[in-house]
Amino acid sequence: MLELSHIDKYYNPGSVNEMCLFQDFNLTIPDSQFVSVVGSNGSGKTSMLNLICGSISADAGKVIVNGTDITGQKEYMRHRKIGRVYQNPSAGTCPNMTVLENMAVADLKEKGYGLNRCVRKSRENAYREMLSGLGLGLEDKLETKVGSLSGGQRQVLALLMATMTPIDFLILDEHTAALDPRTAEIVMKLTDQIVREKKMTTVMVTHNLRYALEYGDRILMMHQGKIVLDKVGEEKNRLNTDEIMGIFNRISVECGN
Ligand SMILES: Nc1ncnc2c1ncn2[C@@H]1O[C@H](COP(=O)(O)OP(=O)(O)OP(=O)(O)O)[C@@H](O)[C@H]1O
Repeated sequence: MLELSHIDKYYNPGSVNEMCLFQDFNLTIPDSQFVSVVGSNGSGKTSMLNLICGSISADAGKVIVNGTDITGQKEYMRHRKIGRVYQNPSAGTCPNMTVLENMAVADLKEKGYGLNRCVRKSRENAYREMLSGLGLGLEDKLETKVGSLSGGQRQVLALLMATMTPIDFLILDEHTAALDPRTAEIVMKLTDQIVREKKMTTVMVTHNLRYALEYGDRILMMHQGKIVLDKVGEEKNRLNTDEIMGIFNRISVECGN
């Protein structure tokens, strides 16, 4: 279970540009729940993901994972138990390394080995098998530099790398936003398959309302650092994209932006 408890977050504190994004922000995500997060630009979605991953720190409050307070834990330590896929397919993989090398590093990220110790012949077949299940021909590209793959292939690889070791959470930060519609659909279906198979606790930020409703067990809408809509299970299933859009517009008008 993931808990964000009584979080305050200020940007540029003490300066003329000081901005309080979160004040007493609370969120609890039970194990194996797939949470979709939607909301206006600047509502705090990425900041919330950054707080979970330790990329930024809170000014008050706690981040608790399975009862353990990890608020003070550094990002690189949290990274071992959190898989994150970014909007930019270039992030999350290393372009100058081969598919094999990238997978080997991801495979052993918990151990923190250097590259030479990571690449083990004995694991090559396992990697090939994982890749062949994707149906994108990546299994024949183990020796190809990742920088020469298409955006879609690279994003699929990033997803696989983020989820190939046991993790506490999967964090998806608009991970289909930079892909063409067909490729986005492939990546989203694959995401769903991996999340369901491995029963992963997942937080997905997306501007695609259909994906948010179709794939999430729960939908959150954020606005100006607050959760303004939180629906789960049957209540979520009763919503459709037009209704979400209506709520979105109403809140924007009420809040004056
Ligand atoms: N490093 C930073 N320094 C100062 N302000 C920041 C910083 N990061 C984010 N902000 C501000 O915090 C607010 C929330 O930003 P955030 O990126 O979390 O929103 P978002 O909901 O992810 O937006 P988008 O949908 O556009 O990606 C914005 O007003 C943004 O300008």
